[in-house]
Amino acid sequence: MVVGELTQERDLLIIGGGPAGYTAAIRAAQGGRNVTLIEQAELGGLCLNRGCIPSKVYAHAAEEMLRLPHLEDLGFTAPAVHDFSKLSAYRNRVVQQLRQGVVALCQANQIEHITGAASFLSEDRIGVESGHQFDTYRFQDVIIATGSHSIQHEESCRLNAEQLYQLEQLPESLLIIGSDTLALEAAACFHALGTDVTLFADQLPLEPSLEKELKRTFKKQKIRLVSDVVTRIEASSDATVTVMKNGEEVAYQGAYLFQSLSRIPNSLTLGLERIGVTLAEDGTILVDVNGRTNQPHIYAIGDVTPGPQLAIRAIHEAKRTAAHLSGQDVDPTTPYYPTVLRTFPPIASIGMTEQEAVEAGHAVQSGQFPLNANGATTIEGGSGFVKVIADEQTSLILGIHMIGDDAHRLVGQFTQALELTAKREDLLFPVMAHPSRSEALTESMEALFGQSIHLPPRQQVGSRA
Ligand SMILES: Cc1cc2nc3c(=O)[nH]c(=O)nc-3n(C[C@H](O)[C@H](O)[C@H](O)COP(=O)(O)OP(=O)(O)OC[C@H]3O[C@@H](n4cnc5c(N)ncnc54)[C@H](O)[C@@H]3O)c2cc1C
Ligand SMILES: NC(=O)c1ccc[n+]([C@@H]2O[C@H](COP(=O)([O-])OP(=O)(O)OC[C@H]3O[C@@H](n4cnc5c(N)ncnc54)[C@H](O)[C@@H]3O)[C@@H](O)[C@H]2O)c1
Repeated sequence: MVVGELTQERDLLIIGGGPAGYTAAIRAAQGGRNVTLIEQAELGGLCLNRGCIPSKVYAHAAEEMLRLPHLEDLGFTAPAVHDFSKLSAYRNRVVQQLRQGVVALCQANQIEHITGAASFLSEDRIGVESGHQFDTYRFQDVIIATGSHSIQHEESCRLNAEQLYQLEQLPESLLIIGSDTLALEAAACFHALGTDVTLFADQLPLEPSLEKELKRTFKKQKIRLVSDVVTRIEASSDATVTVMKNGEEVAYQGAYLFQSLSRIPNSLTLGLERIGVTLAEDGTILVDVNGRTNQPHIYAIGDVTPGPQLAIRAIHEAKRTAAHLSGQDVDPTTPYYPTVLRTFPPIASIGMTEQEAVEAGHAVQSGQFPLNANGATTIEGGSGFVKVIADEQTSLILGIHMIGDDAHRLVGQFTQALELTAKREDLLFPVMAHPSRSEALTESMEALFGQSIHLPPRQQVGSRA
């Protein structure tokens, strides 16, 4: 090991170049800080290289594939054969292009990029190990953005979430245990691409009418949904999951098994115990509303801190902490984080369910509009609904839930409505493009009063709880 002789002085150090780290680096550079970004692997982190982006390349391919029968309706002769190796190559090109973009943006913002694994030597000094080289840096401030990792199983048939989207061949069969976004997206996506999928999940953690509709969709698509309790997992050359059904053991076999387990924060190899940074029991780093730990000048953001392990949170926190460290005033409010699921059709859900609204003391009113009564959906195909939940007395919008094509595109509109504390009239008044699926939002609002235009009176789905 070659140890650098002098400790080098730096202004703001950021450890980890995922969506949290590189976003914070760029925003802090915009705010006038001299930024050094330390990444042990590749810029872009889990999200860009092995998570959000690869999984959405697959979701995009699956969505296009599911549209093939509709293309035939439109007179096209649809290609029938899918070459998975071309999809893998496309995934690699997308990831590489986006990663090069991050590298170029860091350069353009004069961010110093160091490759190596960082750990703390003292409250104001870190060491960075890169191959045989070990250099030390003293900092004014540091942001820890080291993310999280999944358990890696020894058996080659047991995959974690990252490995699932790196496969070079489409699995013939796949067993999935879990009911979170990862498990549901993987089940929908691999099934659409041609894998025989069995999903072991009981309750899906969604707004109840979305859960019901997704279960119905899975059934229609012939995704095997097993809700019996898993009693045994065996893995050798392939995987077997055994459940208890009516007092008897039933076994399911698959070429691969993906079990969506809790992710582990990357905090334990940083030497944080040496400098007294407080961790929660699960290893996440405890921070205040600005992302500051119990040590002054040491901040943490993204998956390595408590909260939903989502890139959208990592990005929000990165901007907030970078602004704080650039001397700007920061809004401490926690934003709405929408649930977005790239199932087929996709799901977008934000704010309260009816039950949560009742429990929070609201006089709840809900309205629902089916997409098969929406012109754009009749043209383009598909089904689903938009459901809106409001407070009858104050007319505040409390939640918006959609299953249907374009849900992941319309979710921005829903999020803005909730962030702007919209009232019923705010969503009833604006004119929507025609024909478009946005009109279904207006009609779900009208359904609150039994006034949807495109539904006969007996089908108006509005209720009070
Ligand atoms: C399959 C999958 C799909 C997903 N899809 C979505 C999605 O659609 N939408 C969404 O919002 N979220 C999604 N996520 C979650 C998202 O990927 C994470 O929430 C996000 O990557 C967290 O960002 P981060 O910057 O905190 O951490 P990471 O992206 O994990 O980045 C941390 C970086 O720090 C580096 N690092 C760690 N330790 C050190 C060290 N000691 N020294 C130097 N560098 C270090 C790592 O190499 C890594 O590059 C998905 C996750 C998976 C697995
Ligand atoms: N579209 C999206 O937003 C999107 C897409 C894909 C993935 N993700 C990511 O999915 C991940 C999961 O999120 P989460 O908050 O639901 O995670 P979580 O840690 O709460 O749960 C993950 C899953 O593991 C299961 N589980 C947890 N502990 C277990 C145990 N000991 N034994 C067996 N099963 C266990 C849970 O039932 C659940 O199905 C996050 O990293 C998230 O960012 C998000």
